Amino acid sequence: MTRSHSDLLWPVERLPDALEQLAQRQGYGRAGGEIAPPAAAVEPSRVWMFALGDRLGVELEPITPLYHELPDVLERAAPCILQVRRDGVPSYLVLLGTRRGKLRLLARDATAVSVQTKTALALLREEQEATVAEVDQLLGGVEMSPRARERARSRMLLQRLGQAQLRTGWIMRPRRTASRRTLLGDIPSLAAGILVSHTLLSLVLAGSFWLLGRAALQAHLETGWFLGWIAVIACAIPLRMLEVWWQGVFSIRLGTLLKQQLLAGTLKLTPDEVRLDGIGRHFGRVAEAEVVEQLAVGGALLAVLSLVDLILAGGILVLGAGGWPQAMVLVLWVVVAFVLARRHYGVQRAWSSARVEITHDLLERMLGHRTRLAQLPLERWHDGEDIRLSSYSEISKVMDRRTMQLTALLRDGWLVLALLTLLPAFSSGTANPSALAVSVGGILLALRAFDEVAVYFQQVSQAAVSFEQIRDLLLAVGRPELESKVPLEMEGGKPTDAASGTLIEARGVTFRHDARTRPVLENCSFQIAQGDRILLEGPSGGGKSTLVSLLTGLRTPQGGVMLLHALDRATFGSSGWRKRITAAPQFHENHVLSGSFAYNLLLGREWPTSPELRTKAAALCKELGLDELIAKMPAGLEEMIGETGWQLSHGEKSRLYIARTLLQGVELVILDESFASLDPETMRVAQRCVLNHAKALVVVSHP
Ligand SMILES: Nc1ncnc2c1ncn2[C@@H]1O[C@H](COP(=O)(O)OP(=O)(O)OP(=O)(O)O)[C@@H](O)[C@H]1O
Repeated sequence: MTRSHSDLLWPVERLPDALEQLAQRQGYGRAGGEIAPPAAAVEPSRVWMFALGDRLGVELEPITPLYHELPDVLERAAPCILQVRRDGVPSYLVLLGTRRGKLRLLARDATAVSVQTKTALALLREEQEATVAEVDQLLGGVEMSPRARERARSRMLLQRLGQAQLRTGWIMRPRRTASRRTLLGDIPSLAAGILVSHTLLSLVLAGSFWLLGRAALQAHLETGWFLGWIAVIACAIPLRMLEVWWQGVFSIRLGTLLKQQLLAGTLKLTPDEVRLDGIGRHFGRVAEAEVVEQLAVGGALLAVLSLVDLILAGGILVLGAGGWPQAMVLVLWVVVAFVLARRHYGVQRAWSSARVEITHDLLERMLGHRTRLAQLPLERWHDGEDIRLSSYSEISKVMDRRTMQLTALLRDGWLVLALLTLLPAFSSGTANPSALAVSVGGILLALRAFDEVAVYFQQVSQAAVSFEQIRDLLLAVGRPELESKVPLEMEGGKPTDAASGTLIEARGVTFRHDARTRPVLENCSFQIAQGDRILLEGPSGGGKSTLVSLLTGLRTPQGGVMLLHALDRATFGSSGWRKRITAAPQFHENHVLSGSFAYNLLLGREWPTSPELRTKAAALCKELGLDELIAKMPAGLEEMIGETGWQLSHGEKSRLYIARTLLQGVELVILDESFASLDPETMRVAQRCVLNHAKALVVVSHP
């Protein structure tokens, strides 16, 4: 059925409806209820789109494809919406996926429609292509076939517009807290496919052993038999290719999922949790994630496949000359394999936690290296290293022993046992050659499986141990996140009548750190009005930074209430609160990330950023007196800074942190001792800039 373009293009006013239907079709989100459309038929703001994603229970990620990337985007980005501009009015194509070389779009009457890729390409590129009308004029004057004209046109357009940016679209993903079924997607069916193809492959191979063995034992090698044997082997080739392909896809999908969940879990940890863990131990745990990914993804599946082989081998042995007794020996040997694997797992646990501790120790030493050089006598630089290394080496030796038992004993032990149990049937001369051939096939299949099992069991045990290290991170994903209850149309603006002028109201706020017996803040009440400029002074350890973390929502008061525009944090949601209040942490808690200067400035805003924001960032840097530094850098705002790049001075970093905070465009800016490292003149300049730009300001400083 052909559909007109207007059937396929969703107008802005129906965007909530389109995204809700898309989410439900994918099984991602929930019904959003009555969601008001954007106020006008213009492209909705990013804040509004993110908030809409929150309401629907999905993640929305903006994409701005280049002209030449569009075919790839259409192929891979679904589910997504892509923007078409006609006469300056935006509307959207809703992409469900691809099927048999065609795109599946959600039409405005909520039906799925198949459309040629070139139709969608033409719609999405229409606006850009209209800017180079001379291409069509040029080709109009040349005689050529319609096909050649089309080819020439697309080549010329690609050359002219290849790097042009198209309009912003949005990719939809399930939330990290979605049900396991949704997150796993097609992973279980891939695993089932691999199991089926592997079982078939093993049966084909067992069949080929049987054919060959029988012919050999009967000394009866006819051409027919031989051709039959080749045909059976040939069947194995496509099955093996299919299995390997599916295994690759399975590993990529599962590995990606694991990484996404880990990142989501890590981001849900509170700063205190990460601090208590220690940076080195935390890093060690994250490094274990890599082990889980590599080993569990490969090893677990292959171990299951080897067990399938062992079950098949058992069945074959029952039919062979050794019969049930030989199958029982196989069962016994499988039990031995599990016992050895369990023992290996025990020692692996001890070895892995020793490894995490040693990583922790190493990182602590690296971080404190300069202090140690300056403060510790030379002979004490390596205190304790030998003891730690020798206990690590002891446990490594035990593990090597257990690994040897697992690899050598299992395989060769099985071969000896299996041949011994076959001996009576063989020596009595009563067994027929077919039965003997079947037994040999079963024994060889089990031999191959034991060979592999020894390796895969080690991998699985290592992965299980590593998994214990990251379990907390994965469990953290499920922690409930406060979701915004502010009406969607008010997202990005002030949610209540701001006539009262009160921005923050704290009443009886109390907070005690976990490790402390007395609260650091007790019954604390204050107000911050819009436009206020407040200096917060107090003695060291008095609780200023703790108060800042409560204001920014990093910590939650244990008593009293903290309101923003007369609403609490539960109403704004965690991210809604953070979007309205930002702090520059103390210097030692802040960080320059390895990336460009511009990236560091606009951290927290959308990236890649808009030209307007970039201009704003450059102007702010000028006001803060950073323009001289940027002029010195060969790549200007694009200069790479951070650990491996241009090293900023203390004062330059401080001003970068101030600019980064101001560029968030929030309602309340908090600067925690941000001026401490500036000389008097630079400090005056920076203060003037901050006073000019912050809508409301709290500066924390020592008296
Ligand atoms: N995670 C924590 N666990 C236990 N105690 C903590 C924790 N964080 C801070 N404290 C303690 O709480 C008190 C207040 O700390 P805070 O950092 O808020 O003080 P401050 O006023 O900002 O100090 P300074 O001016 O020295 O930066 C201090 O005594 C500090 O040791």
